[in-house]
Amino acid sequence: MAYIKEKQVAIEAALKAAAFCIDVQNELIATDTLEKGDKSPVTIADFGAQALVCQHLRTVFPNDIIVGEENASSLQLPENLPLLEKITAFTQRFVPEANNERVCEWIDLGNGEVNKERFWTLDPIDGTKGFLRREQYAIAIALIENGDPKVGVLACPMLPVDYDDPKRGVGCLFVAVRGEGALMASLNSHRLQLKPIHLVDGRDPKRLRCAESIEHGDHELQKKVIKEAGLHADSLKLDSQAKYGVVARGDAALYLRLPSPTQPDYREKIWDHAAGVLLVEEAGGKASDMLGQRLQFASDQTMKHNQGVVVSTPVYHRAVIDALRYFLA
Ligand SMILES: Nc1ncnc2c1ncn2[C@@H]1O[C@H](COP(=O)(O)O)[C@@H](OP(=O)(O)O)[C@H]1O
Ligand SMILES: [Mg+2]
Ligand SMILES: [Mg+2]
Ligand SMILES: [Mg+2]
Repeated sequence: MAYIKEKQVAIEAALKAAAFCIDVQNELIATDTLEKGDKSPVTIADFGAQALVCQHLRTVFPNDIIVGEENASSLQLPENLPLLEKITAFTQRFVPEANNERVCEWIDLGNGEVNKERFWTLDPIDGTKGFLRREQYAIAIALIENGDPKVGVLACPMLPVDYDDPKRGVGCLFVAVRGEGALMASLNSHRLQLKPIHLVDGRDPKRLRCAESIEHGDHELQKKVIKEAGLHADSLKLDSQAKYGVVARGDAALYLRLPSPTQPDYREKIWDHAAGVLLVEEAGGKASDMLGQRLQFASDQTMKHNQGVVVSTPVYHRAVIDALRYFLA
């Protein structure tokens, strides 16, 4: 077994951040949200979850670089002091020594640079819009070495453990280490029991479906590609990297994300994919961009050499790349 300590620490950090997000969500009000430069929302939970994860990783791996989505610059503006104070108050429930200054410092531990050797990438809340709608979101942590995700952890507090059995409740933890398979645990049991998960096996036609984003993508083209690739069941529409989780555990056969026609030049961010890609690959699947090219995690935080993502079983992956070649020709 490899990366034992990294895996353990990433799981602890993700669980702490998930508990934090659940607390904030239960008490959240609309003014606990800011708008970022790109018009996307960020909540006190995004900031607090980044603070907690970075603080936790840094305690155990003081020399490791962290590339996180958020930074504390807006929180240091005087008009945002009430927001910072709320973040600190919630954070103190998990780390008693938190104060305003430390919380900003911990958030900014995530301002490291992508490099070719080793770094962590963190999305403290992936699917902030889903979080605000009380639907799907994920805390996503990945360790990247030499451009390759080696450890990936996704905590999905709102994801049904089993779509077909609501009694099993919501809340899932996904864990993968390169070469060691993909695992999932329910967040509902007292003891975390990680069990192997696998891709869809084709025996259940209703699961031969695609998982798509609610907010992003080219839904028109995706529809045509999905059909051409031979997937006829209705898509699952859900926010965040929970989509990687449902593909890895066989609730869907494909995750397709094509550039939106309104933002054709958008490039994906490493923290939106690194953990999920490892999870699906370790479950036996394939991940690439829309042209079938390898996803690159070590050039920049923006994946400037890739466009879109195609994540699936080897057979459907091939079929989707072929269908895309046909439609894009
Ligand atoms: N035009 C765009 N195309 C694709 N993804 C985008 C986008 N604008 C923002 N995003 C990313 O989409 C992520 C959410 O994915 P999804 O739609 O699958 O839930 C966001 O993550 P955050 O919520 O962490 O900001 C954000 O990084
Ligand atoms: Mg965001
Ligand atoms: Mg994200
Ligand atoms: Mg985010």
